[in-house]
Amino acid sequence: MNSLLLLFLPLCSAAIYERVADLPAQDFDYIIVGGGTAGNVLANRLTEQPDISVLVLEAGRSTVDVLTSRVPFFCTSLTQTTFLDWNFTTTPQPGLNGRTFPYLRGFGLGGCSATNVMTYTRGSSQDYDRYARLSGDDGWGWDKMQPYFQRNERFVASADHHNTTGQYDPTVHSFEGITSVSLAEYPSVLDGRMIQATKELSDEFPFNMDYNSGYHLGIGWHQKTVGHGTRSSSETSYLGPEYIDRVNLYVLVDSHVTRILVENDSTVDQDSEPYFDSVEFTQDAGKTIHTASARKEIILSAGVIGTPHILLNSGVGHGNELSVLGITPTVHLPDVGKNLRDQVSMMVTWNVNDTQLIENVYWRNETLQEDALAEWQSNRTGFLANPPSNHLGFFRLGDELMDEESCAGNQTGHYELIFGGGLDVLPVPETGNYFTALVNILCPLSRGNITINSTNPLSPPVINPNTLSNEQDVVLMKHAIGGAQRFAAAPVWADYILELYTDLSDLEGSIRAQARPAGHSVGTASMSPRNAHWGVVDPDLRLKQARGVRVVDASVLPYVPAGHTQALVYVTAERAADLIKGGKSA
Ligand SMILES: Cc1cc2nc3c(=O)[nH]c(=O)nc-3n(C[C@H](O)[C@H](O)[C@H](O)COP(=O)(O)OP(=O)(O)OC[C@H]3O[C@@H](n4cnc5c(N)ncnc54)[C@H](O)[C@@H]3O)c2cc1C
Repeated sequence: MNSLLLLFLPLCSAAIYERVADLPAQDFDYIIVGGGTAGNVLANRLTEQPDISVLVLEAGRSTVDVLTSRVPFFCTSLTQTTFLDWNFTTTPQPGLNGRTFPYLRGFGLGGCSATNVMTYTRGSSQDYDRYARLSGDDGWGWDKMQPYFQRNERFVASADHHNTTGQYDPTVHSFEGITSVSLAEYPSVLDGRMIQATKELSDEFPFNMDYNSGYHLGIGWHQKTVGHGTRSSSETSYLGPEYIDRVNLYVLVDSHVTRILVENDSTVDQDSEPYFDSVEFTQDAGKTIHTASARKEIILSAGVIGTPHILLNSGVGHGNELSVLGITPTVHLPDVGKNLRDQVSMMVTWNVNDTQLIENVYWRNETLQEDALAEWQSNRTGFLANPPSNHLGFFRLGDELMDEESCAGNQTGHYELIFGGGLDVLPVPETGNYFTALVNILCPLSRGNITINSTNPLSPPVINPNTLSNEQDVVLMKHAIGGAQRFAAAPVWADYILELYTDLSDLEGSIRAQARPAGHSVGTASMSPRNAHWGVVDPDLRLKQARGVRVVDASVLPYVPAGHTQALVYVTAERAADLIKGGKSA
């Protein structure tokens, strides 16, 4: 049946389409909402089956030719407001002195993988085993997820081709996957001192040759989604030149999805689960509304904000809350948009006795800025080929500090330190040289939510991460900052670190004034066991109490892992593709 329908599609080379009128059909086997980190994995894997047609609807555009996305060093400039971001703002955060924050989310093909800081961390094996326990599906556990890391990762040489022996463990990596991963592309003047500090403080801050082995405690060389000196996003990898021309793959950009629709837009039969079979979207800010139909499934991959936003607009959420707003409920799933979990970060910076750090060699030196860009443009090497950090590590805090263990187990870090020379703040001060540790609380207990306050699906969602609303998170941040200070007290820094630059005189006050949500958010469409009354999707990632819809993105993860989230999102999508292909379609 599907192959017959495909006969009506012209056998032209598939590509990225800009206008809906240019699409050769209005119905497809699968419609993927969001061409981001997860969405493009699915687009690739599902179109490996030549008789299956896939439409990807992405609100933004291609990011392949955007210099700020491609050049690794420019990643920190993408954390400001740019045209590659949705430009969301949080509600005032009581735990952070009532401040609001840009809540960064990638806008365009690649999603956050095209705008993030490229750190590649898998988390601890216990994170995965917790997902397996919690969902009742051991397929989400660490051992069973290994094939998906193999499929996702392509470990490649660093751009400077330095000898990486002892900087990672090749046995835990894949050299045959799709997304490029590599070690430092350019040396830092900090490298030698960092390794020396791990020797001097080996009890608390040991060297870990590979924090991606499943055991992640200790300090290791920073692994990044960079290949040949260039960012590897889900667009450049999974929609790369060898895949984008598949005749059964259709990618429509500039397409803002507003709702998913129940079959024939009819009133839901009280006795059967609603069947969603089409997607509503606009290419001109709502002036014209289009629909496209999915013969098999709609897959929501719009991310931790976009996915619950679309579900709520479609009447999927807490029935009473939606009715009060004037939206007709289609599926009563109270947990949609709830359980927003994110990490919380704060920079601790010292003045240092080193004129060879980023401020001097780059930001205050226009000649070098031009030379570095010319070098990157001609052969993808040099200073700009590297994001500005070569080491990071994961550490535990004492059990006595916690009322409740917030992380996945006793070998899972409570906090992370990411080390870099220089300040991550522009414009840099006119004088001074800096060493910074970004302190990241990995598994906070605070939980926030995504809600809506309008029946207009194009109105932005209300984003409340509720950061530091749980006191234990504040305690952990205080002690993690203490850890950063102990690291900075290693003998190797004695003639190097001059004084603390960050004001920590009132520790809790400083935290509430300076910490911020990290952007590693998950949980707004959590998976839960098949018959559980909580959660939004089942362990096969099907929308509960409905037919025709899956969710595949960071929103399905019930807990944030003790690491950065993109590696986990990639493998979640890889496994989801297997589940879908395995004949488990709704
Ligand atoms: C600033 C920042 C830095 C980060 N740094 C790192 C890092 O260094 N390492 C790491 O591992 N993780 C990092 N992360 C987190 C990580 O990148 C994300 O968790 C992960 O990429 C999310 O993948 P996703 O598929 O869930 O969503 P996304 O990649 O965000 O994809 C969602 C896609 O859906 C599209 N979309 C949304 N709504 C709609 C709609 N209504 N209609 C059509 N399309 C829509 C979006 O435009 C986007 O393309 C960072 C995140 C941020 C924000």
